[in-house]
Amino acid sequence: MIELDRAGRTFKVKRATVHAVQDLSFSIAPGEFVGYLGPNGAGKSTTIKMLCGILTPSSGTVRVAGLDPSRRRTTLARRIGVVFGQRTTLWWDLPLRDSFDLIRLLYKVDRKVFDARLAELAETLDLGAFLRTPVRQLSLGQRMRGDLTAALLHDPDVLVLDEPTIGLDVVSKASIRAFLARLNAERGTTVLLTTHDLGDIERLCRRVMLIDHGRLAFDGTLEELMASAPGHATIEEVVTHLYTSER
Ligand SMILES: Nc1ncnc2c1ncn2[C@@H]1O[C@H](COP(=O)(O)OP(=O)(O)OP(=O)(O)O)[C@@H](O)[C@H]1O
Repeated sequence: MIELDRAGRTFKVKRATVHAVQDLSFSIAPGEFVGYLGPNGAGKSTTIKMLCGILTPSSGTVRVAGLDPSRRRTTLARRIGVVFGQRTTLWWDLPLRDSFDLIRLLYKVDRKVFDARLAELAETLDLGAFLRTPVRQLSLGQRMRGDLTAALLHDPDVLVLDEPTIGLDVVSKASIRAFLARLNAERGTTVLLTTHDLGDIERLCRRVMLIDHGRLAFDGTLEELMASAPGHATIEEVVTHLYTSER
């Protein structure tokens, strides 16, 4: 479902070249739920932007659902859903429900399919009380549930999440995690999750990839991750060890 082969992305900053992602190869099969970890500036967002076609790789290849994201961005948009926790894709001044209607038009989702999908998402994510509220008046947790709905209205095969639980309280976090676990188990949606919240990783991801300085530093199961740093008992300790020893 997701294939990277020696993908790289550089940025020119003044006269220097920043290697945000280097020689990155991995593949994610349909139905996998993969955590994508890395310290600040490691290259996670750059990877995600290449996956959705916002950035073109400087080298190597990227394929999502068999498509080259930067060349087939419009076609890919029907197969992928993306949530940037720090930025909303909703229309700030419009009621949530109107944002969804616009998304239906943009993605050309059939009205009946849309109505059924929205009813299902509104129930599971408990949107009923604020569907008519302008996005700017929503709390962070409500807005995040709205953003998740927006990313899933067209029923994508792949969901890419960039810090979807940032700033949420424990109850909101738990409900978003339960929702994502169900989405993956019941619909078979492939999920790539970037987060600095290791609780998200522990509760949701069977597989974990860790990127540092733009390169893949670990790729394995959660159990293998935990076993990779003997003497470190918690996921926080293991990840701290990996972040600091890779430097
Ligand atoms: N548009 C850009 N122009 C120049 N440099 C950039 C640009 N985007 C990212 N970078 C650089 O590329 C590197 C990787 O950044 P990226 O945003 O992918 O990291 P990240 O792992 O998502 O970090 P964080 O956890 O802090 O969000 C950093 O050194 C960053 O400064």
